[in-house]
Amino acid sequence: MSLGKYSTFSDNPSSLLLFLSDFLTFLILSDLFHCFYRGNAWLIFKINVSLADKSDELNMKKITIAIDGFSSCGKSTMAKDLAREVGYIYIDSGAMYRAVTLYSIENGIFDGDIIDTEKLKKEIGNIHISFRLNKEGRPETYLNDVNVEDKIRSMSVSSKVSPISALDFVRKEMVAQQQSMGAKKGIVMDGRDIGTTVFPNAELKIFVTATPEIRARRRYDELKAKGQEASFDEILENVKQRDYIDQHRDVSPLRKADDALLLDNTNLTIAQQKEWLFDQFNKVTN
Ligand SMILES: Nc1ncnc2c1ncn2[C@@H]1O[C@H](COP(=O)(O)OP(=O)(O)O)[C@@H](O)[C@H]1O
Ligand SMILES: Nc1ccn([C@@H]2O[C@H](COP(=O)(O)OP(=O)(O)O)[C@@H](O)[C@H]2O)c(=O)n1
Repeated sequence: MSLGKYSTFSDNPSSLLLFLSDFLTFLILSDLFHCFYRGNAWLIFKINVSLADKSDELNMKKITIAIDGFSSCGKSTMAKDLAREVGYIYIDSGAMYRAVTLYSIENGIFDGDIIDTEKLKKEIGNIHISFRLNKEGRPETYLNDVNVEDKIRSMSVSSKVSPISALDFVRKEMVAQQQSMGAKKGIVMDGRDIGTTVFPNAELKIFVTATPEIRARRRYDELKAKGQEASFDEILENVKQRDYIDQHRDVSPLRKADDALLLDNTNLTIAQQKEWLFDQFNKVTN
């Protein structure tokens, strides 16, 4: 049988490799087409996987990076910067818990502050969260194919996300998805339990903190810059309340992993903390 440029595999073993590499390219292209066509993309994931392949070509050792810490201290800012520059996948695990919370608010799972856990348990399988890159190349969160990036950052979601995140079945579902996203390493994930539960074997673990007042100020400035209504006192109260619930819940409470490096960035600029993180990355990978 003639296989054209592949000849026969037994005649020429390298033709088998050629065939397999062409087949893989076909699978990747058809997968990307499928993503666009279905509007159901894990696009950021896919694009970063190919970037991560670039680091393979450069013979860099691919690691897992876990960045945990208190609310609003700059975890995602530093995680995104690092991921972009080293060609790693970036996943904002908090966005996933926020998306579940938004779903719960919009689907009658809350009665005031009371959560209908039985209803949420039944519906958790209907909650599909994905990330796609926007025109500027920044990842945005999609809930069941709808862009919810702005909605999930609102105070109404912030005020309900910690009780939702304390539910064991919600965490089980999110952690399973996060672990599968990081199965090939080459990932930076930020959150509350990444170094302790999601990736306990991560090669680089960072735990970030800053004073509550500085964190609230940063969040306040961010919301104001976006033109959103914000009250400094309300944000400060929310930051403190979430820290408390996140640290005291039964399942995977927020705590520094024993092998995590502590970064207090109260008095650091964004540029300084970025430089510090790059130094840590270089120490582990070189
Ligand atoms: N060192 C810093 N100094 C001042 N502002 C910062 C610093 N790090 C982050 N920020 C700003 O603080 C806000 C919260 O940062 P973000 O990365 O979203 O925090 P987290 O992911 O920990 O919630 C953002 O507006 C970000 O630009
Ligand atoms: N890995 C994670 C990430 C977030 N969360 C929860 O989700 C909330 C929102 O996370 P976030 O990272 O968006 O919060 P900010 O630090 O950005 O304010 C947190 O307050 C936690 O209750 C969690 O429980 N586990």
